[in-house]
Amino acid sequence: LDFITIQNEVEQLLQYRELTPRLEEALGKFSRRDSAEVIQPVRTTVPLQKHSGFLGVMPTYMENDGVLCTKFVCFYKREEGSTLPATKATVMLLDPEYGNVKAVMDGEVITGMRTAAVSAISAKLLMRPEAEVLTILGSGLQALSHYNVFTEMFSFKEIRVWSRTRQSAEGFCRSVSGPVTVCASVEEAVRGADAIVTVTRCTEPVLFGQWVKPGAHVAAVGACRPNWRELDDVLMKEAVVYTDSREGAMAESGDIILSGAEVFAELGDVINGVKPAHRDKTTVFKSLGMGVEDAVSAQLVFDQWKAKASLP
Ligand SMILES: NC(=O)C1=CN([C@@H]2O[C@H](COP(=O)(O)OP(=O)(O)OC[C@H]3O[C@@H](n4cnc5c(N)ncnc54)[C@H](O)[C@@H]3O)[C@@H](O)[C@H]2O)C=CC1
Ligand SMILES: O=C([O-])C1=[NH+]CCC1
Repeated sequence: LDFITIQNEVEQLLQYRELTPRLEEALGKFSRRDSAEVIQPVRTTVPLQKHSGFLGVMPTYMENDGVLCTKFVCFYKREEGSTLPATKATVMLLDPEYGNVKAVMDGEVITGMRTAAVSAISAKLLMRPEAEVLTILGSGLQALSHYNVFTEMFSFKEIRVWSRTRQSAEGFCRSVSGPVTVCASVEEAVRGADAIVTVTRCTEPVLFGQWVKPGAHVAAVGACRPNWRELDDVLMKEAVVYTDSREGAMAESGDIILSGAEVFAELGDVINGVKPAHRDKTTVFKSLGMGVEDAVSAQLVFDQWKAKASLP
């Protein structure tokens, strides 16, 4: 087997049931900073000024697992009302011994699913167990993948969505399998919510601490540039802040850098039992996205593809 391209099949091959435990294990490995387990530098970002975007290159090597992977992801600050996607990604698996490419995969489903699954892991660790109300801010690709995994893993009594236009929020409701309440404002959507997922492309704060219920858990997924924001200073300073990678957060998260908030722990530290999960307090998980998440996802797709094709 030399080189394969897996495009539309990714959706059929990747299931949260198998993916989520692998991601949890990978987050723990990353936070141990053992180079035999994971080598993953902060992503290299090249500005695409003419197109208001960035190319992110995200290499990862997992020596013990024999996984070498890189993702190329372009992400854009789109014009108001643009229907073009915010991100476009390709994932490449390589053979660590010979350096040849083993597989090239479409990165859209991988990025959608692994990001949502990591947010769900943050909720599993940091959200109050009696949580009843989930709010999703944004109605794009990540909103959908977050809806899918959060409803698979938890039983919320109410799910709310807010988007910039009522039309896009209603479109989101039609695309999902269960009831969702469309809210006219962010404040209406988040008041009283136990879990809040922010998956917008905004570059200024959209979620304000004064509206957030004490003890709520926020998974903040957008705003992945050092001068972009989704959350305000009040929320960042009042909450206990967790992230995927400290180095990534200090290089890329406007919400952390510009608010001056302290990062309490990585999710992997909680998984490894070296830092506590403050479920009783308001918590923010600031997600930037990591190469190791793409690497384990791509390896899972590859293994499933080989099993389906009955290859050794
Ligand atoms: N942390 C991570 O690992 C990852 C983060 N992302 C980020 O997540 C965010 C969402 O990604 P997708 O769902 O793929 O994008 P998308 O383009 O499919 O959806 C974006 C949503 O944000 C809304 N939006 C756009 N501009 C806005 C504004 N100024 N204020 C409020 N809402 C606005 C849109 O109406 C849409 O509902 C993006 O910021 C993207 O860069 C994406 C992939 C991975
Ligand atoms: O990890 C990822 O793929 C991304 N993070 C921000 C935009 C894309």
